[in-house]
Amino acid sequence: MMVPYTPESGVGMMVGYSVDDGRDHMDLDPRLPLLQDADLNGKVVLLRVDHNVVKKGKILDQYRIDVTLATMYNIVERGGRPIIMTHIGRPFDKKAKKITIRQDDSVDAVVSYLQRKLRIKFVVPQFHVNGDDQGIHDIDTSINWLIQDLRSRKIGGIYLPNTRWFAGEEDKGENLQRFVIQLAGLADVYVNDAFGSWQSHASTYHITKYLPSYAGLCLQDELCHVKLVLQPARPFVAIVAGAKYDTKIGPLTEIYKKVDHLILGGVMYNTYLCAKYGIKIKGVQESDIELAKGLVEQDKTEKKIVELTHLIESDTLEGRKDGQFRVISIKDFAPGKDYNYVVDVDPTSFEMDPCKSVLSSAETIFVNAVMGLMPHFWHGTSKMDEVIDNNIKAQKFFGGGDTLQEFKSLHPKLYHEALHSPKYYLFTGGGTVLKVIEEGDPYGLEIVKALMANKESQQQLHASHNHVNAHGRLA
Ligand SMILES: Nc1ncnc2c1ncn2[C@@H]1O[C@H](COP(=O)(O)OP(=O)(O)O)[C@@H](O)[C@H]1O
Ligand SMILES: O=C(OP(=O)(O)O)[C@H](O)COP(=O)(O)O
Repeated sequence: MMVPYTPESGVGMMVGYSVDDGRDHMDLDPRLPLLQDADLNGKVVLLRVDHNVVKKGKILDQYRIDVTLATMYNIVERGGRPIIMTHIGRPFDKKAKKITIRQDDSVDAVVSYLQRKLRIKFVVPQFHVNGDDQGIHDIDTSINWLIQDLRSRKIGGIYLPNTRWFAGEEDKGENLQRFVIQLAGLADVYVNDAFGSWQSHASTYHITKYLPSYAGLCLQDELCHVKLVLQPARPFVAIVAGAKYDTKIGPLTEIYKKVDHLILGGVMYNTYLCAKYGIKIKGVQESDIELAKGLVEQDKTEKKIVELTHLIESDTLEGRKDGQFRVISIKDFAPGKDYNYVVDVDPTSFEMDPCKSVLSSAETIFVNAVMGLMPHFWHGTSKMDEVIDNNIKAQKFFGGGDTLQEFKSLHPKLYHEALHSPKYYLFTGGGTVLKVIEEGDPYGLEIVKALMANKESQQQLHASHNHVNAHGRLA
């Protein structure tokens, strides 16, 4: 018999019912300025997303784009006129201070995909590029025509070129000011849906000082789930591997304190091994080894780092060439020994203790890890995914552009199951989750703090308007 809904009974309604698919639903977060609360009708909305899944002009994992579709629909349906932007890759070389503009890093593939998905026409404006390597200096006024067309609905949206092609995006001085003010001049409202883009750049952070700003639905959802990583059931194991050593080594010291076990792979592990065993591995920089020494020191007493015992050494980075790669064991490491490139973890490392027992007894596993140089050295990553999945009771969090993309291409069936399984959650950003674990606070990310500060200043503005109005009426 169906029990009628009353506030007291709290049971299902006559016509509606609540759906519980076993996943945690997203609670609205009152600390954030929510997209749902923004007045969008007729407004130009500058939307920052993280569509960083294009390699050589091809989309490798549509999921990273699809998770932002709800925000895009929401904006369009509520009468907003979207100007979308994302970064692709790392075209800015911090040391040389040069921006390399390559067609491979253009947003074109994303734009074609979005046009098909959203059924709206996007235009990508073109801007003048300064010199060979200084990027785009200005959003010139030719864009005003496009914005006119956007406001009058002649076009459905504008998608800006790769945000990191702009000289101001990662700058700290005049170029930054110039870019951010020009960006703000395009729109009425800013929405950040780029949870994966945690670095404080013009389009993710500084822009919030100039426009009423809101958190998109993907950002809200990921922020909600990242709180679970901060209250892990124990034992808690983090696996961190891949290539972005510069931004990921920093958080590791704090992460180390919060986990029960840490497994390293990729460039990170190579650097750690050099620091610990006094060996040399081709491609590992001396300055990076210095940074890893802190971690080695930290682990001397607590011994949380679980070492993967067998690795793949290759004479070349060109691929898996017969006779040019071999399995090496960390047992044979001795100070002063030289190795060629270490490009993968041998799968046996995951099948042997201590790694096997640590992964099979974990209650929470966070994975931001591509274990080998892709596309040829995938064997270690593939085995890692399998061993993790075998632990059916653990809560499994995967995060990172490349991590998800490789998970999908190595185990397509499992990946699709994981998207819907309450035992998995897939974060778009791996570095972001590392940063949150480092901070120990989901609201500690600079990009989130900027949104909250914007909400506060909007509220203050409203309060002072109401005050003036009230006095006006009284007078
Ligand atoms: N041993 C290694 N040597 C060189 N590159 C590696 C090695 N292991 C992994 N990689 C590379 O790391 C990249 C992924 O790293 P990263 O961008 O940090 O991951 P994510 O996007 O998941 O955070 C992959 O392109 C892979 O080819
Ligand atoms: O792919 C991304 O990060 P991830 O590799 O940590 O998942 C994001 O797009 C952030 O890229 P960035 O670390 O170059 O700022």
